[in-house]
Amino acid sequence: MAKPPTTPDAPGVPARRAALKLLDAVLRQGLPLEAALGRATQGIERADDRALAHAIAAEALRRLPDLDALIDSATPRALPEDAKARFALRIALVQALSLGTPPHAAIATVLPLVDGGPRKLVHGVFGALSRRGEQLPEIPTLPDATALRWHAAWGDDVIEAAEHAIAAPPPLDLTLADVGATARWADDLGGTSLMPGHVRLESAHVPELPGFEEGAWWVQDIAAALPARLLGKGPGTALDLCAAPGGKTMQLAHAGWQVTAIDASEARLGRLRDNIARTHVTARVITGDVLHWTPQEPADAVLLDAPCSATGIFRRHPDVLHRVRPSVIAQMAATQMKLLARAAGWVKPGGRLVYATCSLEPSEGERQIEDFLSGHPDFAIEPVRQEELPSGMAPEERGWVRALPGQISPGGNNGFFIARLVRAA
Ligand SMILES: C[S@@+](CC[C@H](N)C(=O)[O-])C[C@H]1O[C@@H](n2cnc3c(N)ncnc32)[C@H](O)[C@@H]1O
Repeated sequence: MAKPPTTPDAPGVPARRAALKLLDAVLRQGLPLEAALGRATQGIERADDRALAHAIAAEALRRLPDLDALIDSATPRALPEDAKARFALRIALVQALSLGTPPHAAIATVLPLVDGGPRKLVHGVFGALSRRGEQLPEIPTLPDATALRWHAAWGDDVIEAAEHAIAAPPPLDLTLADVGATARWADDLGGTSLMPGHVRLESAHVPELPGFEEGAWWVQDIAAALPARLLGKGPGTALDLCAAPGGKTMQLAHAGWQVTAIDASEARLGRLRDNIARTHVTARVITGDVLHWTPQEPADAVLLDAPCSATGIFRRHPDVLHRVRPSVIAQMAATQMKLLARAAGWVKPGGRLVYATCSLEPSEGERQIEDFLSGHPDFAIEPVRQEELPSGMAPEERGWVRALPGQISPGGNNGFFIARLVRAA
């Protein structure tokens, strides 16, 4: 039987349809938002429509608990978590209440996504909330499960700081190729420097900034810039494990190390190659799985920026607030343990090993290093010194660094864990 002809979507609807697919990918399938983008926006020709779908989904994820509270306040019976009507309402409401879309456009472009009874419900709930003049709270609320987990690990202040951190777009941190030129670049870019080799801007269109084309700097959160700095300066050999897209490879090479960069993802290594070419440094680049690859000889310095739950980068990737569950964290921690054991075997006697994760989960940071040390008596912590950190951060008593939301003010920082170890000579 021939398929009935489908009516083409009205203008504006494809972007909302893609936003719905993105929310579904993150919330029901547990995929990272960025990973779902290609598929969800397939067939959308205009780049601004693809960008709109991304912006709607990201903002809905940032505001999800508050959007759901509004929806629940206007429905006689709670809608199931995965009901299409709830997804459609989240998309309509976040546009009207947070993205500045006129309410009539926000609802008109969402109604075609639902049929029948649910369509009436979406229309009715959106209308009721609009008549009540409802607003979203100024400071977003974290999802319960994440708040409970972080509360147990870090306490109330960190929850408050994390909620404030998602209330405003994060600033743009740059790492400079030439640490000695920090004052000049801060001036030329109109930014503020919070440590040598760093400039912070409120926001900007990166390729248009002075210094981008010539490779004078690259974008890197201030906390993410610490692991490579803690290995100090070359000369010597450095292994950058899990290196792509190369933020730390560039730092190490600019600090005088002879770098071998390895990563399992060929696509991400393409970006690493572009990055090192733009910033005029060289590195040996290897596509490989650190769980199976072995270097020909040990190195003076080894950096393991391990794959992790990435919960520390929730400001730019709000999907982690929802899709990272305890099972995901446990799986990442098990991989990190194996990677760390292999990395340790490649450190020369007397050499340094830095372990880092952009995670706010102790099992991917503190617990990992405690376990490692108990099984590797030839390694010890080389405590990080206060003067190696930007103001606002301090080394922990055990000598490692635990970057928590809001330590650097204003503008904040990503969550990170960094430990520097030294192998007995
Ligand atoms: C946190 S990111 C690295 C960021 C990078 N160090 C930087 O500063 O730009 C983690 C990387 O680990 C890579 N990866 C994950 N599992 C791996 C494995 N078993 N072997 C090698 N690379 C792996 C991923 O492809 C990803 O690029």
